[in-house]
Amino acid sequence: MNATGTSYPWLLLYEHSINRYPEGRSLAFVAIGTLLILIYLTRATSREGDKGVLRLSQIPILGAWNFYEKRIDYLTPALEIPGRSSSFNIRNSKVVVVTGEESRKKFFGHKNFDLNEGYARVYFGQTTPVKEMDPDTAAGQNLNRFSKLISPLIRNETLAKVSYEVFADLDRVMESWLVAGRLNPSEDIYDLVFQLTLRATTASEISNDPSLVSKISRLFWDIERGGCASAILLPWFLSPAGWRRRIALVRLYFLVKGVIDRRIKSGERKKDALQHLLDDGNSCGAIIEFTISALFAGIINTGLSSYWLLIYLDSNREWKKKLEEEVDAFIGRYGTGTGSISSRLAQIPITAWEDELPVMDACISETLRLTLHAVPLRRNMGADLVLGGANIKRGDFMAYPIDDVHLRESFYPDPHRFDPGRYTESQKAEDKAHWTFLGWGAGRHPCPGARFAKLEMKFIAALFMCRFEYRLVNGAGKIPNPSPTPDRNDSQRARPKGEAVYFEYKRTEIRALDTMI
Ligand code: HEM
Repeated sequence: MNATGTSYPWLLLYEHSINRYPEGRSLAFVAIGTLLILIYLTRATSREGDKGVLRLSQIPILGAWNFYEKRIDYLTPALEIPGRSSSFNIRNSKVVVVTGEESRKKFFGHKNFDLNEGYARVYFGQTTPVKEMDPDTAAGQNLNRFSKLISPLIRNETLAKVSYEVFADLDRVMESWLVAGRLNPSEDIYDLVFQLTLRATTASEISNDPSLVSKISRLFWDIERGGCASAILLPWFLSPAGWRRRIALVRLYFLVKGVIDRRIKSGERKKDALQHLLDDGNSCGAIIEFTISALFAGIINTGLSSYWLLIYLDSNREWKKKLEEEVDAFIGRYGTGTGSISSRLAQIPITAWEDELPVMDACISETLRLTLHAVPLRRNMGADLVLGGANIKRGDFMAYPIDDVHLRESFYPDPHRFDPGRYTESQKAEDKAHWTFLGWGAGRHPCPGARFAKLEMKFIAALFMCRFEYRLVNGAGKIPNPSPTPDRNDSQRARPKGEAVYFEYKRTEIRALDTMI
């Protein structure tokens, strides 16, 4: 409420403009009239037939501003009653938030629910007109496009080859750090992931060139920051972030295209992801789409879970010790050659990394459970249906907040506690209901990058723990109390809530080398 008695900003604006520019009176009337009609239409379309469905707060016309700015908090009321649906609008599109086991099974398993259409609308503001939607050509075709392209990159022999380069990348960056000092995990560990993701999914012309890597990193963050409320909800010309996002997308597209075109033109063959994609007969357009999708689907989740894994470990020293023992024994079994610790780790077979690190696996699952903040999205491409009491018409959108399972006390007792012991056979939440662990997706859309992302996290954790002793400190150099927790509303990095934390580290290869001798 303001001094003139109104809490509506457009009325204030109207009063102000009429006082200053009386000749604009009729224009202002038209503008306000249009605004009121739009408000009426937004409310009318969103409420129709939804009895017992919670309406989440939103700004008239624009819709759910806080879905973009504070997503986890915004969706919290939707989780109060499992099985009840809620809804909100993104401009004129209706989004139904579903919860509970029955809706979860449909959300992840229904053949007419399209993932790409969901994300394109909600995060990029694009949408296909309902009359042009075809469940077979959309939901069906989109299903396996990325998985098909990534398949040559996640074969054992490709991963084995790329692991040498990945460890060399890790070594080079870690070598550039001082012998002892302070790291900011949400920056420094995150940057490692950026390099590794480019190494594994693009061309060596990119991943070998630090200036190109940092150029792509700048474009990537411009595009990511352009996912804010103003860019999606305001008309295109009103948001500078939206503009920057569009420009960055075009520049990224042409940068990647230039690299591919030059490779094709030169006829040169290289041992990298681009070569695999070309040898598989993919078109330049498909490879560009794949490369950009891999960056956006891969970097944020892998980046933040890689650094949170290390934070959780030092905040839970008994697990850090267990993991150190597991990694030492692992290196003792496989990495006994000569050379640096990273070259020995690189020689270890991929299958051993995947099958013989159960403590690491449990720590990764627990880190994902506590940090994952993405909200899976879908669009109903088929007939109208009802989920959790909400009418979901053809063309409507759906969201499923993963906290509905990951932070439910009934599946994960004391849900905010880091406890990798939960994944032992006797305590598995998976036995209590369908799809209670969604760290790597489920149903028709499991994460096709999971294999690579898990290896990346393991490589970083193992090498970091072998090369450095580290402890978590706050800005004053003290152990943070309470232990840090991620701000999951921070959609890009999930930085610690409240005070910043650092790793105080010193270089050491002694622990790992001792075990091997
Ligand atoms: C720690 C890292 C990662 C986590 C936690 C993660 C998690 C997930 C989850 C939960 C989904 C399902 C989303 C949904 O149902 O809407 C998903 C899908 C997907 N992920 Fe990942 N992911 C990670 C890394 C990666 C990487 C590195 C890539 C690519 C190189 C990737 C590519 C994808 C793609 C393309 C999809 C969509 C699949 C489809 O359309 O069916 N992810 N991921």
